[in-house]
Amino acid sequence: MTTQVDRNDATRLGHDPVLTARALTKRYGWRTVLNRIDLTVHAGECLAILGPNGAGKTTLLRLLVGLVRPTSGSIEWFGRPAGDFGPAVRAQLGVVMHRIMLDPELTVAENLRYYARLYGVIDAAERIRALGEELGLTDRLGDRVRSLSRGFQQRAALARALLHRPRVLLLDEPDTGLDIASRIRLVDLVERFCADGGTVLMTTHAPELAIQLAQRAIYLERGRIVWSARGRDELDLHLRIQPRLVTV
Ligand SMILES: Nc1ncnc2c1ncn2[C@@H]1O[C@H](COP(=O)(O)OP(=O)(O)OP(=O)(O)O)[C@@H](O)[C@H]1O
Repeated sequence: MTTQVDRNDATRLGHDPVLTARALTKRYGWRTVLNRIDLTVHAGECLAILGPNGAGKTTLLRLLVGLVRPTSGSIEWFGRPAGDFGPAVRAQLGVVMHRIMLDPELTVAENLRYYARLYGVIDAAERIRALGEELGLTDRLGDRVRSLSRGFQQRAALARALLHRPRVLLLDEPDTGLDIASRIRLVDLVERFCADGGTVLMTTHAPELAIQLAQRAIYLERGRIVWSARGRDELDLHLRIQPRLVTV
């Protein structure tokens, strides 16, 4: 089991930031959805992005993966401007958003094979088998995505995100629809991913998931970071004095 001391050990984290966002701002018409967000994330770190409905959490992830352009501000991945989010950047990012980004008419395996080709995964068959096992999907690989329950669709989305061995996982409410066993699997998977030097940015409405997984959390409200906490004790304290989050 990973101890809290391990997870808070800053020396374990890489020195060069994996992600640097500066003054990141997004407006839709007159509405400022994200307001000058500054964020630096290092290798091996799991960052939880918390906040009430409509705070801007999903928008932040969408900007960071290049699905939406910022109104102003900059994003650097691996020390380089993300620019137009070309293949070199995208190859390093594994993304799970609300939309599962799988073809509902294809089977899980067909979807994964398609993405494997897209990302040039050489050992696709073995990789799909291993991920199926890791995510408890083996018996569902031959099922059409549209026939799967929400929880299994979420597992398939996680498999797709991990397929090309990205260095960073960006997960928008990854626990959505997962049963207790799958949540435990998710925690285990994220812990191992970070222990291997991977970086995770994860939005969640589940305080216990943030406390369990994240070395650091930021709390967004109306597009601004209103607090951030490092380590389980600090996060726990913030969540206790922030009853709004716990009741969301
Ligand atoms: N394409 C868009 N056009 C206009 N407004 C948008 C668009 N996308 C998001 N917004 C607005 O931006 C705000 C932040 O939305 P976002 O989905 O980022 O919040 P969130 O913190 O992820 O919320 P939730 O916890 O409910 O998922 C909301 O007020 C939303 O209506």
